[in-house]
Amino acid sequence: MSNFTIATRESRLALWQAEHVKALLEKNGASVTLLGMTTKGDQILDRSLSKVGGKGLFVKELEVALEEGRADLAVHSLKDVPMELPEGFALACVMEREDPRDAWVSGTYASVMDLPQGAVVGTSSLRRVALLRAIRPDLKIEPLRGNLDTRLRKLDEGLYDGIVLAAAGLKRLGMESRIRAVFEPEQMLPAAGQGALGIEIRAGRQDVEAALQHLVHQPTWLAVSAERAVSRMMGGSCSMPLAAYATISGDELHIRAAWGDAEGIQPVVYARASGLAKNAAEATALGEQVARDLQAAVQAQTR
Ligand SMILES: NCc1[nH]cc(CCC(=O)O)c1CC(=O)O
Repeated sequence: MSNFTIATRESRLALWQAEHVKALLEKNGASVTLLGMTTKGDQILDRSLSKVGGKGLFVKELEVALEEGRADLAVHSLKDVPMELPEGFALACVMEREDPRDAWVSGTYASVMDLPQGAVVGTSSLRRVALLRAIRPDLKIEPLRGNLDTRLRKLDEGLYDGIVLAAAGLKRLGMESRIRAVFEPEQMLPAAGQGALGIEIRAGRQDVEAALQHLVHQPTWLAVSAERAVSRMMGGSCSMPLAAYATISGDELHIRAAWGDAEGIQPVVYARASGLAKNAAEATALGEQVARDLQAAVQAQTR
């Protein structure tokens, strides 16, 4: 029988995700232990992560545990996983996506459109800032960091009129009732990988890879391959004003991407593509095509 250790962050969401994978592996006969740890991204709470500038702030410590053999796999929110993994690591599994959309959370206001002029909205994501500015240029957008519970507490303390969070995290933690409205992709295009879980292993651990095969969700894998290709070409960090969202219907992949200006000076630019995507290479090519169109649109703007 196989024995696996999962390296995980210790936020409630990370632990839920690790427990979820543990339960699925155990259902298949494996025996699984969790190894909890704190990452740099969890420690730095006073600054916006886009200013800290490092890639993979939430995954580095977990990779060290994999490298040292203290753990066999790491479960990540795919959104937080850098586009290029360090040498010797592999993304072995992408699981079925939860709700990819962003959620509006507020005690008072049923939607962003109901906010009074100049209301205060909390988010530290450059993507959310840029897309919010596009629909409500009058809002005062204030930084908001920390894990889900911290962010909700800050909202409840009255520091904001409302905040924007990934619907997936709230749903996983049973806090769906906190969602006052979801943003449809037309209104706020999701981040690359949002709502999907990715499992990282040491490259070459075929035993672990084999055990993860029944957790792989191929349509999600194709969609996020395209999204992550956009992100990689646009600079590859999760702290860019970039949105990329793909859906699969049959053999067809549809992808949309957006690039914003967090200062709110330039309008948001959009690009999209559709085509056959029967494998990750074809999905990646569609993502790259969208990224080139997006880059051209951004260039045209700055001329
Ligand atoms: N950057 C933090 C992060 N990483 C993944 C999620 C939510 C869950 C997911 O997208 O799978 C969140 C919180 C948020 O954006 O509100």
